[in-house]
Amino acid sequence: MPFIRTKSKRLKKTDISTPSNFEHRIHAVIDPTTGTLTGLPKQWHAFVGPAPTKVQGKFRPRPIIDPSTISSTEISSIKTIVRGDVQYSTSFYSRPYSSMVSTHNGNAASTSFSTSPDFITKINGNANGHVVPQQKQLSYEQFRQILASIVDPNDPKPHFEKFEQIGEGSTGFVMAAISKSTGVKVAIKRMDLLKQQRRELLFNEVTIMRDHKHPNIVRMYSSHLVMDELWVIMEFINAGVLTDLITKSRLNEMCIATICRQCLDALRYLHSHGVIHRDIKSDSILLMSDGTTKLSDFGFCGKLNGDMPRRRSLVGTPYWMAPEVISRIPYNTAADIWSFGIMVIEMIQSEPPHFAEQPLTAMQKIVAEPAPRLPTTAQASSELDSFVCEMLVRDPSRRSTAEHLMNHVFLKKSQHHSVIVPLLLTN
Ligand SMILES: Nc1ncnc2c1ncn2[C@@H]1O[C@H](COP(=O)(O)OP(=O)(O)OP(=O)(O)O)[C@@H](O)[C@H]1O
Repeated sequence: MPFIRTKSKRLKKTDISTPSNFEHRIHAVIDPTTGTLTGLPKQWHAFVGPAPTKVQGKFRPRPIIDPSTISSTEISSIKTIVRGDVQYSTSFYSRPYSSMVSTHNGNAASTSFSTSPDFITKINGNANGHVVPQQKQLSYEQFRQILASIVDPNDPKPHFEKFEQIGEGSTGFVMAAISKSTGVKVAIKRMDLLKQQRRELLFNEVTIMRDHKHPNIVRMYSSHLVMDELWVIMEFINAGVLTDLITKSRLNEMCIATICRQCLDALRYLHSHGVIHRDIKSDSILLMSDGTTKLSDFGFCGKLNGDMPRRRSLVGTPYWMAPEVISRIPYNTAADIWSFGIMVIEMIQSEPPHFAEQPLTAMQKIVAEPAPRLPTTAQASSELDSFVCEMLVRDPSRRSTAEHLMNHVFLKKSQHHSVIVPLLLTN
C-alpha cells in the first residue's frame, strides 16, 4: 500500500540552533627555517602577516592588510585558541572587523581590541559616527576591466631585454631590464592579479606614482596588463634599500638627518595631496648611488578626501604601525609620522622596537605601552631625541606633521645628499 502523507502527518521541520561556545583548538609552532607560524588556518595568515622575506640572512616582516576581507562568514562568534607560542581569540561577524589578541593567561591585552558591540559600532562608523556601507567587492572580470582601462595598452615585453630578478615583495617580484631603444636600465614590478590579498590595492601601484611626481619618490614610466599580471615600469634605483645600509653601518646624525629630510619632503608632498603611505619603514626607502633617497612601495597607500577624511583599515607592517591603526580608530596622515619615528629608531639601533617579538605581540605592546624612546645607550643629541619625541606621540592629534618637522632643529644637521655616498661605497 503506497504511503500517503496526510496534512496532519506532515513532518515538522526541526529548527537547529547555531553552535554556541564553539571552541576550535589548533596547534601552531614557529618554523625555525622560515620564521613563520605553521599550523594556522588559512584565514589567520592575514592577521599574522605573510611569510617574512630574508634580507642579508635576516627575516624582514611583510605588511599585513585589513583582515576583515578574509571572511564573510555569518557565524556570529567563533573562539579560536591557538596553542603554541601565541594565543589568539577572534570573533567574525557578518560585517567582520573585530579582533582580539589574548595573552597566555587569557586576559585581553588591550581594550582597543575589545569585541564588545560598542567597539564594533565604533569601527564600522566613519569619523562623524555615521555607519558607512562596506565597499562591494568587484568581480575578477570587473576588476581586470577597470585595471585594463587605466594602464598602457601596449605589450611592454618586446621593448626590453636582459630581464633579471632583483627583489621580491608582498605583492609580487621586481626585475631589472634594459630598454632596447634607449639602453636605460629600468625596474619592473610584476604583480599577479590572482595572487593578491586585496587586489583592489593594485590600483595604487598604477596611480600613486603616476600622479605624484617628486624628486624623492621613485618615478614610474608606465604600467601594463600582461596576461594576469600588472607590470609597473619605473626608474631603476641602483644603490639598494635603506634597510641594508642601516644593518651594515652605523649612521652618524648628519647622515640620519640628510636621509630624513629627503624622506620627509616626499611625505610632506604626499600628505598635502591627501595620500597616506601606510607602510613607512626602511624597506620602503631606496637609495641612488649619488645619495638621493627615494620613497617607494605605494601598494598600501590610502587616499583621503572630503568624503573620506580618515581611513579605518588595518594596513601596514606590525612593528611600524601607529597605535590608532592597530586600535582600529579612524586615522589620517599622522599614522605615517608615527611609522617614520619608528624608522628613525630603526636607523639608530638597526631594528624597530619589539622586533624580537612575534608581530601580534609587538602590536599588543604598541597599543598597551608608552611610546618608545631612543635608548640612552644610543647617545643621541637632544635635537635627535626631540625629533623622535615629536613623532612618537600616542595621540595622533598632538603628533607633529611632515610640514612642521621639516623645520625641526635636528634637520639643520642635514647636508647635501652626496654625504651619503661614502657609506654606499663601503657597503
Ligand atoms: N625601482 C626600483 N629599483 C631598484 N630596485 C627596486 C625598485 N623597486 C623595488 N626594488 C627592489 O625590489 C624589492 C622588492 O620591492 P617591492 O616594492 O616589491 O617590495 P618590498 O618593499 O620589498 O616589500 P613589501 O611590499 O612586502 O613591503 C625591493 O626591496 C628592492 O630591493
